[in-house]
Amino acid sequence: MLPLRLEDVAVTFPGLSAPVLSIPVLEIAPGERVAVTGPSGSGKSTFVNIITGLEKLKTGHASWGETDLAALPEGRRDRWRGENIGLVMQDFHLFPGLSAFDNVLLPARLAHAADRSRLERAKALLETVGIARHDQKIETMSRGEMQRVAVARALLREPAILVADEPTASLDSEAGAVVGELLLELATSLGSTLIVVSHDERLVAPMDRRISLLAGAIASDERKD
Ligand SMILES: Nc1ncnc2c1ncn2[C@@H]1O[C@H](COP(=O)(O)OP(=O)(O)OP(=O)(O)O)[C@@H](O)[C@H]1O
Repeated sequence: MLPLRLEDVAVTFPGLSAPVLSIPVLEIAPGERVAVTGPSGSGKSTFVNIITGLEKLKTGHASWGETDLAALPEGRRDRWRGENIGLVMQDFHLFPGLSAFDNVLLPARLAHAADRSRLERAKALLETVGIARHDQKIETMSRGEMQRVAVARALLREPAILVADEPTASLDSEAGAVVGELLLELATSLGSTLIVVSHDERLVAPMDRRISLLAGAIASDERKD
C-alpha cells in the first residue's frame, strides 16, 4: 500500500518566468482512482513524469510511501518504477516485430522477472483484455488492440500503482470506451491506485476524484460523494 505525497514540487525550465508545475502539497491514498485533467500545456505530462520518476525532481519531493523518487538515482528509479508502476501511454510504447504475447512479457524479461507464473499471467491478461491471437505481430494490430496489449503489459507485475497518460487519445470512441473500462476494472480488482490523465469525459466521470491543473497549479481537486 503506497500513498503518494507531493511536497514543495516546482518544475522550472530555463528562460521561463513561471514553473510549469507547482504543487505545494498533494496526497493520493492507496487504491484511489484519480483523473487528472487540464488544458493543453497545463502540466499534465510533467505531472506524470514526476510521479512516475521518468523525470527527476530538482525541487521538492515525490514520495510513494517511504520511497522519495527525487532522492533515487536514475537506475534505482527505473527499477522501482518497473516493480511498482504499470504505465499506459498514449502512443502505446510497444515493440514492432514482437508478438502481442512477447510485448506483454518484454519488460519483465528485461528485468529478469519473467518466471513461469508470469508467462501464465500474460496469457490470462491477454484473454482478459480480449486479445485472442497471442502470436499476432503487434504492428498488424488495430490501435484499439495495441492499447489493450499495453494495458495487459502494464498489469503483468500486479503493480500497486497504475498510471495512464491519455490512454484513449489516439483511439476511436468505441475502442476508447473498452480501454477505459478495462483500466478501471483491472485497477479495482487489484486494489491498485489508478491515476489517469485524460480529457475524455467517459474516462474521467467514473473516477473517485478529479484534479484539474491550470498553468501548472492545482485549480480544483474534487472528490465524489
Ligand atoms: N523541456 C522543456 N523546456 C521548456 N518548456 C517545457 C519543457 N517541457 C515542457 N515544457 C512546457 O511546460 C508546460 C507544460 O507541459 P506539459 O507537457 O506538462 O503539458 P500538458 O498539460 O501535458 O499538455 P498537452 O495536453 O498539450 O500534452 C508547457 O507549456 C510546455 O511547453
